[in-house]
Amino acid sequence: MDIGLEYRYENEVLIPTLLVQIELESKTKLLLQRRPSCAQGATHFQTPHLGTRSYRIEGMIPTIPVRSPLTLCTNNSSIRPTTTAMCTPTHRVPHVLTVAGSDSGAGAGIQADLKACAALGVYCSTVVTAVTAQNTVGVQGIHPVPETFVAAQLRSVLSDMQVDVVKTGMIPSIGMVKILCQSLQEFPVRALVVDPVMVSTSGDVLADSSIVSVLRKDLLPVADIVTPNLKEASILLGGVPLETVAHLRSAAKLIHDLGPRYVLVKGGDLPAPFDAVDIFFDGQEYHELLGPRVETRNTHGTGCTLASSIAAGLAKGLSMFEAVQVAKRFVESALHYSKNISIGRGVQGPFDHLLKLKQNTNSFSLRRGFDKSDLLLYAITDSRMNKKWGRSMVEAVKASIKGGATIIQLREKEVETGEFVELALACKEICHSKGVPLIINDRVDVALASNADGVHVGQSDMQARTVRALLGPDKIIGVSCKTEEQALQAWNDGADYIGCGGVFPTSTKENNRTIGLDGLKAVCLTSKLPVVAIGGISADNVPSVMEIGAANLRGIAVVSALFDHDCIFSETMKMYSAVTHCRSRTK
Ligand SMILES: Nc1ncnc2c1ncn2[C@@H]1O[C@H](COP(=O)(O)OP(=O)(O)OP(=O)(O)O)[C@@H](O)[C@H]1O
Ligand SMILES: Cc1ncc(CO)c(N)n1
Ligand SMILES: [Mg+2]
Repeated sequence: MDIGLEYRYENEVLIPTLLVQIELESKTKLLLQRRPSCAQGATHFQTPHLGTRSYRIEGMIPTIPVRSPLTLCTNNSSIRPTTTAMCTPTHRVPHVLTVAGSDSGAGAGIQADLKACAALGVYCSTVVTAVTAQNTVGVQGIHPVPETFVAAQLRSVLSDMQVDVVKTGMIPSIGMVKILCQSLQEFPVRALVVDPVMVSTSGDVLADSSIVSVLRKDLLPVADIVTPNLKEASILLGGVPLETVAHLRSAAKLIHDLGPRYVLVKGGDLPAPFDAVDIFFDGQEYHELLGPRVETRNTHGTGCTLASSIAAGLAKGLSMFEAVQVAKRFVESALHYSKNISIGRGVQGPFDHLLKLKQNTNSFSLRRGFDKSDLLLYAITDSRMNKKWGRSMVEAVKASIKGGATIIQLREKEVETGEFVELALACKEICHSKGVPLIINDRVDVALASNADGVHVGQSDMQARTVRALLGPDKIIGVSCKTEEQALQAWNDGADYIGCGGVFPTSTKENNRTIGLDGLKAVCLTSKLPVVAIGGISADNVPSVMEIGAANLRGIAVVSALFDHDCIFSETMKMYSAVTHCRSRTK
């Protein structure tokens, strides 16, 4: 028997549908219930047919939460009894279709929409209306796509892909507006966001003024929201000058009279020192959306981004006002993050929707992927030992790198989060100046905030699969494992290496079960990942560890052997020479 859930929207309400496939030998009554059984979640239904059938039971199970076990049983004891299945729905993803122009500089248009939706967790499909030659200086050329081919793209996407919300940007011809309206009649969607792109902030004209009448007559009346900038609002209203917030308000009212359900007049192009103020009008009330004006040249594409972010919010099920507020906050955060990035030589640069680009402009960043030979001498810091020997963390890290440590793990159990981040930044600077990776123990947030090279997690910490999702593909992830099963799990979760131990008893980690050399060897021989051995390792016992006969044992991890000494530098050197000696013999 199979049980599954499918969802669809009806009048903005999520309707779950239970899909059951079951083999029945006689007509019978089925009882479907949540486990542990609970009267509320129980649903009775009569099966009208015999044999293997699929049933769709609609709208009867709103109380059954996603991923809860479902039990299906019958009232007829002659029939094979109860079956339990996990109720795992396939995930239908919120979906925005953007109908807009391509910007070769990728700051605005289709490219901005794709990035905004990706950043907000919404799928974005694209119908390209025009290809523009465009950069940070301005628009050098416009090449409209033939109208019949815009129609073909619309049909391809709308007939197949369960679009929730359509967002429009640049539509360069009257015919295209008409085609769009027809397509929306044939394939209705939950909401239509119209960004009436006509003039960009750079002053370039992106649609002929002849389309104003068809926008007013055909598109605005079917729009859920329309989002003109200052110049576009002015054009829609026949050229009235708009220069103050009071003007924005009256423009919002006049545009609302043209038929859209909501209007957002954007004030991004108001002159400084105005705050970034936009006027939202729902037909009755005005809301002044106020945000700080970010001092930056990188504002190209803010309008497209705002509109596609509103569409993304609607696709996720937000109300219009919520969607607008979240979208505005998103644009503001992205502008703020990107205010100093430098792309192009013109006056208006693009910004960074995914808040990632600056990571690669940091001159300290390691810029190379994980190299398993980095595991050779893995130094794990300990602030109590630093205190005992009267030195700072930075001094300890410096000395261990000088002595030959090939990777550093910052392990902090006592400091507050702010201090931990500061410490990580300071250590990263030292590590990266010597080409040594810095791993943070346990704390994904600290690794993200300091842009360290990776995170090491234990069995009771965050699952490595989740860490990978949060940190992305290019960070290093290590997992502590004692058993072959744990090592296999780490591999499946996308880890880069495992730390295996405690090999010998140690005072650094009390109550830690030791696995001995045999345990280490067993894990190494089954692990597909490189292994670093940990726990009670000293210069004396390094040979017994490194010579167990496992090629993927790539090094040793140590705490007290380096840091619980007066001279970290000489202890690290000693350790480094012991481990390199063994490594060259076992190669
Ligand atoms: N410097 C800024 N700081 C903060 N918010 C801004 C800034 N510039 C624009 N915004 C905001 O970005 C959104 C888009 O506004 P804008 O008026 O620039 O649209 P637009 O002219 O259509 O954009 P573009 O043509 O560059 O794509 C608005 O919410 C606006 O308030
Ligand atoms: C393609 C395209 N659409 C919209 C805008 C408005 O910023 C632009 N500059 N380029
Ligand atoms: Mg603008």
